[in-house]
Amino acid sequence: MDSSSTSAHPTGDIKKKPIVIVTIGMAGAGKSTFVQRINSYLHSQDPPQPPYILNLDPAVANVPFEANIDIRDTVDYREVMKQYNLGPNGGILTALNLFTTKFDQVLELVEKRADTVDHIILDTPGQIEIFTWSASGAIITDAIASSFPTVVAYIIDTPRTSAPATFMSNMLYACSILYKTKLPFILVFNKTDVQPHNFALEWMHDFEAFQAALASHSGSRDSEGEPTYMNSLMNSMSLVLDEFYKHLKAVGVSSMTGDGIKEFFDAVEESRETYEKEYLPELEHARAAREKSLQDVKEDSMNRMLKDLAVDRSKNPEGTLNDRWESDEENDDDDDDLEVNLVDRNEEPYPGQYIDVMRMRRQEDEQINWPRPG
Ligand SMILES: Nc1nc2c(ncn2[C@@H]2O[C@H](COP(=O)(O)OP(=O)(O)OP(=O)(O)O)[C@@H](O)[C@H]2O)c(=O)[nH]1
Repeated sequence: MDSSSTSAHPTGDIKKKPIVIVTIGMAGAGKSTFVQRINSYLHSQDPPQPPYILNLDPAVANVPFEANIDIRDTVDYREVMKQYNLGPNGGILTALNLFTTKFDQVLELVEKRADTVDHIILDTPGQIEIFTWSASGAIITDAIASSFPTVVAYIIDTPRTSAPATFMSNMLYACSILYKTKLPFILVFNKTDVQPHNFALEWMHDFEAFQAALASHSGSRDSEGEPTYMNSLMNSMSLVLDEFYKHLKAVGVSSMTGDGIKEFFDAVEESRETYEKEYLPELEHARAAREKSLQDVKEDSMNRMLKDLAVDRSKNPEGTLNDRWESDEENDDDDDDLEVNLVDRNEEPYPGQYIDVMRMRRQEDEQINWPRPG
């Protein structure tokens, strides 16, 4: 798959590939409202830039936007619950797994539209862990990110994240997703109409301000006035996060009022560059490493097989005299069109007969033409 960020347009122009925005966030953070807001923002551009939207939440009752591909058209998670005798979360996870088995077809549909759209948006299941900690979530993210520039938009419920401990847990969660996907990452502080996100930016940029907020928070000292182990843990964690913040962009938005959406799209465009400079080389490096390890396994198997053959031969030196292929000159006729086909045993005169080709030895009177190595 070609993952470079541009493609030749039928008109001969070079068109930027559409960028994929994967929205992830805790239940109730406002993912669906956010997707609807960015959808309406793109529609309101001049000229309009309608995005291509995929809804991957099988359990959502109503989506405020019309998805181009909706998991609910493919799998009915309630039916899955009944058939597999599962609870709601198991049902959602299994529905996502089933959908993932068809994701190559989804990708084909998306690729067909790549010339006509600039943005592809994925809305993920409400239960964050179903997407972020499942094999299917990883497969979907990897598949899409190896075809298109991709960015993760991590939606945060700002008013619910204003306590230092909750803020830190949320950031650690975001950190774990960044670690897993390695994709360009935008922290989207949502609901800024209820609470502005300045406190979060301050904590991210000023490590001491965050430690001060932690210290002033109740529960940070025990009865003797000493810092609790939790407080020490959080102080150490905040040092770890300091490094993590360097790899992130953060924007504040209100999906209700539309505030900050333009800044969000600026961050998306900047992420395209990060994808090309950091993610793509990493992806290509991983591909090359996979191919190399496959090649190593092949070579290793071949070496082991040759060693086995050498042992067999040393045990039976007389047999070795017969243990060679006929020379090319002798067998020119049947050599060129030699094909190794799978055999339907029912058509053989002696069905069930087993031939160990690794140990076979031709007998003088044998009429069988053994396949020769190609
Ligand atoms: N005030 C305010 N409320 C918001 C904003 N964005 C979302 N909400 C509200 O937050 C609640 C949750 O929003 P959803 O969009 O359903 O959140 P979600 O993350 O998709 O939730 P799940 O369906 O659980 O995944 C709703 O009541 C929204 O109206 C915002 O920017 N400001």
